[in-house]
Amino acid sequence: MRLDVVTVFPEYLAPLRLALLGRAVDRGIVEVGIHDLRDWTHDVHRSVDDTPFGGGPGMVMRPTVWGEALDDLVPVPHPDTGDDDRPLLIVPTPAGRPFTQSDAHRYARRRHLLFACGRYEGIDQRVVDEASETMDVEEVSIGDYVLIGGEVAVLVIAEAVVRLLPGVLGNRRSHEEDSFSDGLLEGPSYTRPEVWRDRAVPEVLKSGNHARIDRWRRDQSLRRTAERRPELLARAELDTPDLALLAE
Ligand SMILES: CN1CCN(Cc2ccc(Cn3ccc4ccc(-c5n[nH]c(N)c5C#N)cc43)cc2)CC1
Repeated sequence: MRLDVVTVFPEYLAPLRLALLGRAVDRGIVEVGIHDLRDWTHDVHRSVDDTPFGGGPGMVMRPTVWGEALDDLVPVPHPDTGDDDRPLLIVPTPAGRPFTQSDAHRYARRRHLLFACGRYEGIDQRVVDEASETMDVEEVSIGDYVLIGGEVAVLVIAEAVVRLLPGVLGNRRSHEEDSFSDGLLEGPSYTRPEVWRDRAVPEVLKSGNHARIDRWRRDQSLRRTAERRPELLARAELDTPDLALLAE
């Protein structure tokens, strides 16, 4: 997989080369290109924004600069380029569709992800409109809160996607057991010491009875989901013991 990120703050994306993501790059599982949008400016001030048509607060990012950047970073489509081979342009925005784990799985199947990090009030809409003619484009939001730009969202999305790639998590952790993989939140986890500040690990976890342990973990997951994210229960596949637990 290749990830290209266009931003006016390239240093913000340095974490893409650290830790787990950095190891994925070192192993050749992912190629990462971080590009400074100002490299496509032509004025002495290297300006990337301008005032919004129709008035209103703040500034809007100029289509001319973005257009040249995307032209350079998106290879001319080969006639028999399959859909999954076409670059997917991901544009984080507060106005985007919510980014979900299923999006992460879908993005992980693509060969080339291109991220456009906006700043100011966002990017001139014509950039997305024009890009949509030659590639898949998705405007997504990572949550119902307001950030200053798209860089943090790109780090979130990139991590959620890259960790799903074969060979990245290794045997230590399978993403099949992720939160949301069965539609529920994960329950509590414990490790040594067995007692910490007079708080003991639940006895069932030390019982060695894996049927009991699995049931206990499922019950904890159901309780936590019912308490924190009840809307997820409607989509989860619940069996009779699950329903009995929730009816308590
Ligand atoms: C008068 N009002 C008119 C509406 N605007 C809305 C607005 C427009 C841009 C920005 C700043 N910004 C620029 C690029 C960019 C990308 C992603 C995100 C982002 N925020 N939250 C998420 N979950 C995000 C994601 N993913 C924010 C971004 C903030 C707020 C405010 C002022």
